[in-house]
Amino acid sequence: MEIKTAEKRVKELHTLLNQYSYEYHVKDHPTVPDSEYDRLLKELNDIEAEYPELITSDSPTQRVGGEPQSAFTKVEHRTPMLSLANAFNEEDLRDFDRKVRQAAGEDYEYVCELKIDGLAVSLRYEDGLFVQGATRGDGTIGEDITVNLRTIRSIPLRIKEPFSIEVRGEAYMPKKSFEQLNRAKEENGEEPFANPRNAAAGSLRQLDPRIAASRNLSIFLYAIGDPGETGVTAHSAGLDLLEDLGFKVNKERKLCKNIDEVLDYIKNWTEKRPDLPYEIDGIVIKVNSLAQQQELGSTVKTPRWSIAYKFPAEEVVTKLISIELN
Ligand SMILES: NC(=O)c1c(N)nc(OC2CCCC2)nc1O[C@@H]1CCC[C@@H]1O
Repeated sequence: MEIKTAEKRVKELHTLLNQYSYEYHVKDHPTVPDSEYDRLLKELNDIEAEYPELITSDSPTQRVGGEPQSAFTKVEHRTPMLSLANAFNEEDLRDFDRKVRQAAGEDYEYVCELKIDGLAVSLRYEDGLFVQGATRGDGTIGEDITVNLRTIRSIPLRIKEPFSIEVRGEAYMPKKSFEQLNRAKEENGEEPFANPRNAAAGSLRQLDPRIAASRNLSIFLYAIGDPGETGVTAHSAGLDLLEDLGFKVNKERKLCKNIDEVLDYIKNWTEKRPDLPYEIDGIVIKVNSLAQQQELGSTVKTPRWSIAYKFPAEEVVTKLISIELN
């Protein structure tokens, strides 16, 4: 095949493979069998082997990096990655709502989101290309885990618009993958992970990206780091923009007109939580208007315009091991 034909075919294969990967990993709605994806990926690998100069960083063949690095470098977040204050009951939530009303007046609404129990990460894109990903760390300084985040198939290596944007989300391990991983660990006599959050964090802190690639991780994006530059004025529009750009955004989010609708949402998901294919440890409630978020501001660590309702810790039935005292 001569170079001009190869260049054209590489572009076609990128488009096809990225579309099929998006349908499978982001929309959970594949339109072609895995065998078709694998066939096209092999064709791309073969062309790239013949013409290495045609390999680009966003090629579907470039998900799993080369040799492990010796350590992760540090990354300073351009805007701090805040954590969340907690609410444990209706009274806490009504307190939060009262404070919001004091600052925002009567005309405000909330967005409710499932609180994914994973590892908070930041993804940076330059001109549409994924260039760097980092853990939240202490909120100001995180670890550069780009090579491991590139292995997560639901993270696009190039987004649908050539935006330079920083986005944030929760990387997580689906319940089924967690159970599968722990079965394998137990069969190998290894220590199993205590929960999917630890398994996701442990996988993303591996220095060898081939291990992260084997852990079937996923991600839900839930914030734009620098929304001002996108022109959106409401959090809900920010989430829709993330979806339009090709990111995986949790579909259970809901606009709530008032705190009573928030309480209904919480009641609903307290019941439906066990049926979810991923762990959640609560519900995140956010004032929708970005202008009102600005008015409310943040403390050093947490926003005043958002709160996390935490589910009661499941009463762990601790089998008391009776120690035979002889
Ligand atoms: N875990 C989540 O699903 C989640 C979410 N859906 N939305 C937010 O919005 C926060 C981020 C900064 C201000 C509001 N945070 C989340 O998790 C946070 C990240 C860091 C601590 C919490 O786990």
